[in-house]
Amino acid sequence: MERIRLLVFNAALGVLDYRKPEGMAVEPGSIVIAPLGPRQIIGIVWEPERLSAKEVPEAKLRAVLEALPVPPLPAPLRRLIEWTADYYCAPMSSVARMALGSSAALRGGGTTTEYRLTGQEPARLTPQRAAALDALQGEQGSIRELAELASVSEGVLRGMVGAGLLEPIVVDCDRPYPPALPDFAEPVLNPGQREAADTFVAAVAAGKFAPFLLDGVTGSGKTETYFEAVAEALRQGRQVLVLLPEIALTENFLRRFESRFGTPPLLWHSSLKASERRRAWRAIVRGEAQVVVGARSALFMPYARLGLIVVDEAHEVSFKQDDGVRYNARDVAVIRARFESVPVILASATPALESLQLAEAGIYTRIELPDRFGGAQLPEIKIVDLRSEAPERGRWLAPRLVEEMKLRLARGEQSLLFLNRRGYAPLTLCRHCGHRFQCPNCTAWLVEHRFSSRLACHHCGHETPFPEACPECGTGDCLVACGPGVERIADEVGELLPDARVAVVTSDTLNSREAVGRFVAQAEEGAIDVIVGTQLVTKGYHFPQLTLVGVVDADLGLEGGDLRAGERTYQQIAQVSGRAGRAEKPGEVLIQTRHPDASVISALASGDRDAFYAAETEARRDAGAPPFGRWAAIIVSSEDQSEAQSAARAIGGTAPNHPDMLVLGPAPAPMALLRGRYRYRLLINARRSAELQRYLQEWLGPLEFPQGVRVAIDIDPYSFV
Ligand SMILES: Nc1ncnc2c1ncn2[C@@H]1O[C@H](COP(=O)(O)OP(=O)(O)OP(=O)(O)O)[C@@H](O)[C@H]1O
Ligand SMILES: [Zn+2]
Repeated sequence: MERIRLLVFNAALGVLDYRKPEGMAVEPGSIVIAPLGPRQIIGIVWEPERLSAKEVPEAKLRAVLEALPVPPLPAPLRRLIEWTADYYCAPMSSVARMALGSSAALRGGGTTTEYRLTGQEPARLTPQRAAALDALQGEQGSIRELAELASVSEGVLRGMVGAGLLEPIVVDCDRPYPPALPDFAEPVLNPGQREAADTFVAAVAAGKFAPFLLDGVTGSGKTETYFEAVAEALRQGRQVLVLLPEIALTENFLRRFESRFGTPPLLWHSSLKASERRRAWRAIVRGEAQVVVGARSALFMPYARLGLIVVDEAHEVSFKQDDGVRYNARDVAVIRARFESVPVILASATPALESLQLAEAGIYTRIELPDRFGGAQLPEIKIVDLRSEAPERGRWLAPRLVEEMKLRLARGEQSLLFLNRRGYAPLTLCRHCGHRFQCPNCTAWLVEHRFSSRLACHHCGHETPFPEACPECGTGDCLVACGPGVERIADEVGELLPDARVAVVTSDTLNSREAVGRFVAQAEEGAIDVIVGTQLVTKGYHFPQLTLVGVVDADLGLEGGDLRAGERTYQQIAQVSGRAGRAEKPGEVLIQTRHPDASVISALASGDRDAFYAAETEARRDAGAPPFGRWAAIIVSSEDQSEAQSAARAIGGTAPNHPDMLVLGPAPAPMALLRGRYRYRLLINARRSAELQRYLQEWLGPLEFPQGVRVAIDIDPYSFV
């Protein structure tokens, strides 16, 4: 009899032993169905020596029911799952779940029925059928997926099938994707790009672990350059994973990829339709998906033949996941490359200090592209001191910035105003009684959204219609907006430059791939004069007519002052500045600030990146902060404030003494209430060499808490709220 050990997807059950039935072929990594009481559960066969479980006597073992018809999860991925769980103090089952992605895919290939419009257009239609006909142009999917797309009931669609408006087609779940062709449209690289590309190509050909930091100024052609490494992987028949920080950037990427390789890459993201997920996952696990692009969730997919990993805009903080398994996809990507023995390229114009430090230490190979492609110059950066050049009363744009915008408008060029605040105003108050609108679930003000005339919380999604009167004192017409958001800046532009065509670009307006596509097309064909946007427009875009960037409030990111505030501000402003003057026409950047002497601002103005990073590095070294020391946060939360507080105190009270650890707190978190939960935080500062995870496990492992209390560990935290 053979005993097999399963990792199952329930943190409380964790690891269970079963019996392998006679004749069933399983090996480590195989995905199987096993009985649990009256239920059936999915498990992954694991090497028993790597995973401890409660020893169950042989006689009591139940037999596994079935091995699912998918290839076993490869060993490097299993090692990655173990590593991630250990490093981030997360349950292995939660990490492993990220590798599965689609439950339908586990059931094997075969065929399925999808539906599409037949093209018939009867003269008379019910309004619902007419709406469905509109919404489903060019779409194909199951009845359920189409019903969701068209916002009609499945009954309506079944009726349409009966009426011959929709037709069924049988599709093969595993139909192949069109091949990406490495030689489809090879670019002519300039000498610097060529040299970088050759290094990457050689590394892909060598098939060994090799981490690179591709450190190139904005517009230097980093994408073009790492595409050569992608091409080499394709030639070798290996798979490539490209991680992008957010889905809004992918539209641009897809188009460029298609013009280089003749077909779009495979896109993996959380809102794929179930049928697409299934097809994609199966193509990935069978080694057929050549290039997969995605945000964090693509990282744990079971690639069968990985040959290269690219992390683009690698400095982006959105690579850090802040719920569930709190991992940093940039860091885990490097670890995955190591387990897979493949090169990994971290590309950025403003690398994270941690990455620069690793390059400095010789652990990453640094590849520099110091010049913009095609002779374009980096923009000139000027400072607008808001203390001496104040905007008019009630306005936010200084006269000099407005003049420059008028000049661009007259010349048919584009301006981009950057303010990292969605909505119209971050705070609304009653002029009569002073009432402020606060989120009932969070320590946060409600943000006015004038387009949708609502007040919204940006943390929990709570929304109310904008009230006519103050709910506190009942006075009508007395609510005032305090401070600007992008919508308010757009209004101001409308008043100052009435002829300008203005586009507001935030996650509210660019909320689908279609919306992104429309925006990019309009911006490229010159149908937009002024773009007002949040961090969403700071990176990736290449608009040749864009020659002016205005940073509305450079001081905003420095408020709150967590340790990375300076670095983040530098990165954001350098990135958004990088959108200006990318083609023949030179660019100019105006930074509005009240602190022109702050080291970030002066470094930006003088273009002295090295000096800025050097000063930041020293500050981090002094503070024992990453990468010189390590941090971990413990976040204790409950819907009951006193319960959260006493649990946090209990944790604080049992902190073991350790010469390499400094425990701060517990203290109420800056977001003391978030999504209806009261929150307390402890921060641990550890020496680099210290065994932080073991310390945390020994400390927290034995503690028990009431049901309603959640204790989350955040290793290498980015968020301090
Ligand atoms: N060798 C080349 N041949 C033709 N076009 C190129 C080449 N290198 C770069 N370009 C073009 O120059 C522009 C900038 O390149 P790219 O977007 O790759 O730069 P980047 O370094 O990724 O910039 P950013 O960091 O600002 O996003 C793009 O339009 C790109 O197509
Ligand atoms: Zn809220």
